[in-house]
Amino acid sequence: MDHTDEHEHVIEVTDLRRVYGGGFEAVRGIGFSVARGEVFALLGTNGAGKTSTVELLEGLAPPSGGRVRVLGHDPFLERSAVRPRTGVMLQEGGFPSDLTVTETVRMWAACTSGARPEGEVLERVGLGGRAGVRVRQLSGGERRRLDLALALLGAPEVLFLDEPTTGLDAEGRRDTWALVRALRDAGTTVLLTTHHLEEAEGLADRLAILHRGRVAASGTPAEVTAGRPARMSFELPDGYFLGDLPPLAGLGVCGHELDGRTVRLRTQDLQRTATAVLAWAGRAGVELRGLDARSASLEEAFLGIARDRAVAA
Ligand SMILES: Nc1ncnc2c1ncn2[C@@H]1O[C@H](COP(=O)(O)OP(=O)(O)OP(=O)(O)O)[C@@H](O)[C@H]1O
Repeated sequence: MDHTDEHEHVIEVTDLRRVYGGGFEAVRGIGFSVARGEVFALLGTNGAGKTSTVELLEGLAPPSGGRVRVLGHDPFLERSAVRPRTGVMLQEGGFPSDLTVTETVRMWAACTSGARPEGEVLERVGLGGRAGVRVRQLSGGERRRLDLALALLGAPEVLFLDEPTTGLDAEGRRDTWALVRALRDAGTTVLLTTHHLEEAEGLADRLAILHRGRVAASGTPAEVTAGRPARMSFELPDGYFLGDLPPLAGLGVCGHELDGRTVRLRTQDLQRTATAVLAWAGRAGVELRGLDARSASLEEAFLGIARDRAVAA
């Protein structure tokens, strides 16, 4: 029986815990949900618990505590109900290296119900021209694409992608993003883990930042970055000192540092800060080399969380 409909959450995680053999608690009571057709990103520093969480969603292990539901089922105890409807791209594919790309896909297709034609899947991931090549001759990025092809083979409703663009060059990354967007637009629900903040910012409808096994922040990228400071940096012109700038405190600046000649400002009011600094440079008739101004980004939120927690620890 299908327990889900269009409006329900396809993935539901409540107070989830994972404790490893030696007693180490890698996931410490996290919760989030993913709606049908959403792209949801799990972000976090190394060792934050992303893979430990995704493995529980994939049904590879039972949780030590809490609850996971995928398409309304327990992915570990009701594996046969969930697995045919999900696609999984692990961090390490581990294919036999002497098979060709096509042979690998065929082998996988034999264990996949309702597999798409192999040529179609290979075209989708940009491996159409590499069908006869042996896996051991593929580049690292091409292997990631093959991993993705296998995950897509059964036309899954839910796709789990563990660091899908690691090892891909800039073009490969963009292609993968376009593919994920196309899958989302066609109604596929995607849960991905990533280290690339830009990837999460550009791709995810919603995200959670994990830190030491807990959810440190979650929501849309705009919600997670709200309230975080913007940044501005430039080189101090020759012969000028920090004290020559207009008074920073009155401009919304909440932090500043001088690194060599480079001034880095963190500000709650980028427009006011930038206007005042540029007006000052105009009056002084100086050029601000290396001028850069950017709004609050996920990177700022991410670094802020790591910083706040380090202070709190
Ligand atoms: N099988 C295991 N036994 C014991 N500890 C483990 C095991 N697997 C992972 N851990 C520990 O659990 C913590 C979380 O690991 P996990 O791989 O889930 O993090 P991650 O967020 O995916 O990190 P990364 O970005 O480095 O892949 C780490 O401290 C890791 O050392």
